[in-house]
Amino acid sequence: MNAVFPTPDTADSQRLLSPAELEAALRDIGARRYHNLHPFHRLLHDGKLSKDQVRAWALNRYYYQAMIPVKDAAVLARMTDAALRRIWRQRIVDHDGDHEGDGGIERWLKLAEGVGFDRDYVLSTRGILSATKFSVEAYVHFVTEQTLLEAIASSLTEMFSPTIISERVAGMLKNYDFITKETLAYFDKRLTQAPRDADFALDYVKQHATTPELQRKAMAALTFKCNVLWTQLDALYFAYVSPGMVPPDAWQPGEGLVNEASPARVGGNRKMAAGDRPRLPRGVRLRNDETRGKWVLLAPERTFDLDDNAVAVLKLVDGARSVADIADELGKTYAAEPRAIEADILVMLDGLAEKRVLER
Ligand SMILES: O=C(O)c1cc(C(=O)O)c2c(n1)C(=O)C(=O)c1cc(C(=O)O)[nH]c1-2
Repeated sequence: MNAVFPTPDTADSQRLLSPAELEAALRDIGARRYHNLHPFHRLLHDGKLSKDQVRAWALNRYYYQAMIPVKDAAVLARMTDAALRRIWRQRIVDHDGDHEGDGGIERWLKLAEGVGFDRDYVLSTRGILSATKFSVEAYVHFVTEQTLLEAIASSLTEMFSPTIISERVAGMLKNYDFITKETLAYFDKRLTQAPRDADFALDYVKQHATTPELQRKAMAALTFKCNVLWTQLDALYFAYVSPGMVPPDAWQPGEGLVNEASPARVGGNRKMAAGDRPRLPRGVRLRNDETRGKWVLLAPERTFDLDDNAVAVLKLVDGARSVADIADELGKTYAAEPRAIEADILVMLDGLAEKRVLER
């Protein structure tokens, strides 16, 4: 494909681009190199991967998520302007949260748990591919070693992420029966955080890349970052799709999972049925967290944020009502066809049962 705008290594790149041209050149890099184009993502979104291949993706990407605040702390450390730091530090808060159980890393852990992983196994980072670690760490080193302009420009892949996130969430929900909306809750917040962050970074780069050389550096930084994302998917593809060469120390299907047949998972592997009478296990409570204005499920050492639909269902979960009874009651309250909402309720309850905060 021909580049419309000069990429870092063309002869034409000596000319100073206008801010609009620079933006177009950066977008052109994304159009040709962003990871939405990678075959692994195509398989993931189109429902062509096995549950274990989706697990490999969730596990490996945890490393990226966990290191993003380390990367942003390194960027922050380069900033001598307090006003700039005030803006950038929000990224760290978004991923680390303000308190235990909050933030993007926590939401990614929930995604990993949602596909069956044991939380402590994920946290240990033991099974993560070395190639994933190398590329994520290359990103951290890049922002430490290059100029602040390049560090900020390297985050500009986020300009392209809302499109891939929408596509991913819709595709995964449609194509995998083991994926629920709750499992993918990580991505909800990214749809507002990423555009906010990308707009700021883009304005910064347009304002500060004031010579052809600086503009080339900004473009090279974005190209580098596209490669950071791309190589992570290459590694996943090579190990878990084709030729399927899993390195000796990396995750093997079956490892690090919550034992699906363990007695802790009451009811074993069976999905919830309309006649089941769900109840909260001992130690799990539905609680209105007034300081945050949110209903949550409190479990030992864990808290689950709930959306309005989940709260309406859980208020009726008492071990006596069946799922069909709950659907009947909600059908009356919301003037909906009970059998139609029953299907959604079953999916939601299965998601909670998989996280072991519900039993039947
Ligand atoms: O789902 C995605 O495809 C995707 C892409 C990117 C990106 O383009 O770098 C980020 C994220 N997600 C993301 O969730 C995230 O927190 C994030 C931080 C950054 C960054 O470079 O600082 N990129 C991304």
